[in-house]
Amino acid sequence: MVAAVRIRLMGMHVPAGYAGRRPCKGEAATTSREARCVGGCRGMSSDDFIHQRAAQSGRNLLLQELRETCERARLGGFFYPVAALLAFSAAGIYAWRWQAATVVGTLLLLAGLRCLVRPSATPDVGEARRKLRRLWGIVLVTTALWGAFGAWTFAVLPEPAPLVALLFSGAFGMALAHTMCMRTTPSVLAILCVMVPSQLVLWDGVARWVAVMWAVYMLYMLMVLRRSHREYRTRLELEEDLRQQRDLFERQSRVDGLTGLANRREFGAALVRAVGSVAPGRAISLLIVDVDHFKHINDTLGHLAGDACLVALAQRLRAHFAEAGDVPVRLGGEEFGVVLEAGSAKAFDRAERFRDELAAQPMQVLDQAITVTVSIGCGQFDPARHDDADAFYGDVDAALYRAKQAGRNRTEHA
Ligand SMILES: Nc1nc2c(ncn2[C@@H]2O[C@H](COP(=O)(O)OP(=O)(O)OP(=O)(O)O)[C@@H](O)[C@H]2O)c(=O)[nH]1
Repeated sequence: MVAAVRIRLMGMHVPAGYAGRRPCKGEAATTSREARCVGGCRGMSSDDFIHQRAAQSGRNLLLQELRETCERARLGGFFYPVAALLAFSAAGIYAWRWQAATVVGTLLLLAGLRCLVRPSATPDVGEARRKLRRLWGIVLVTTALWGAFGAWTFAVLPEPAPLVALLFSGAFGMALAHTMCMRTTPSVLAILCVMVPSQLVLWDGVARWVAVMWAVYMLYMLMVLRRSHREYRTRLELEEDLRQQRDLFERQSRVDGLTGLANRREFGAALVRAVGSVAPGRAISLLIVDVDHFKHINDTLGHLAGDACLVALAQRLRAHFAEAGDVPVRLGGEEFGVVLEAGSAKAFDRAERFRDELAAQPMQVLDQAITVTVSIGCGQFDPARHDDADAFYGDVDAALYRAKQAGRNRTEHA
């Protein structure tokens, strides 16, 4: 039987609902911890994000199941040696001291083994499955040993030890149905291990009606298990849905919905952080990039084309400003910003290359190729001139204004 149990357990899999969880109703996108930072926002489209989050969802559910299984199995394991000790005490512990030491010692060892199975700090799916299999294996060995012990008490120990063991079997079966309901197959097997051996002994002896009553009680346990399992899964999925909703709201508050770049709110925080990190040998620059005559694009090609143009421009920005420390954002409308870890000369050079390439390579917007130019304000944060991030921003914005005034499609120094 143990072999059969093991074979079944080795086939334990992440249920379909776990492996690739459906996104919640009306859910567009949510974010992982890593994607919450500006750097995470800069490179991920909403579609990528949805897929990443759906894959993560299955992992989250499995890890939560592992945590809860460890917690519940750990506590339950110690009741078995205590129950065996009580049964031996009822029979006269001194007379049965060697048997008691063997049974109680083995059950204690198994309870200790349960405590050793713990989720690591960053478990992966493979590790979580392995640990779940190990834990359920220990639970099944414990319940099989208890079942055998319960039957043995009828044959060997004097009353009331068999009665004590029998009552504990009922309590263990019900506890399994209620608390170890995370997986149905191993839990059903554990209940059978605890209950069936005593039933067979009772049936074989004179207490057939007690055996029948016991069988009915066991059926009731299995029904309880089914309900507990359903409730457990519902709760788990509900919690995951809530997590996804929370992540979605958090992402929406940080990411621009159209382009997937960080939004103005996130930009403000990133700029304050960057300005605060300026130190000797570490320069911070800012580019403000504004599309030239964007209204004309909207008016001639329509708003949809205007939107597509903004999305394409955001992609170009992402691709161009992809060095460590670069933070491209959409400030709003047709205005973008880039925070760079660079001095003004390098920032100016990179801005000019971006502007030149954009003007030279038409963008594909809704089946048409259009040439878009931008004006750019560029400046380096200088603590002597800029009191704070706002003053710095105002300075660079003024440079952008001068670029527009000077005829557009150019970069101006702050
Ligand atoms: N399609 C689209 N248009 C937008 C969006 N946000 C703002 N706009 C439009 O962008 C246009 C900006 O026009 P202006 O501020 O006059 O700027 P401009 O036409 O680019 O002119 P200059 O900046 O002076 O070169 C307005 O027509 C806005 O309606 C958006 O998300 N999508």
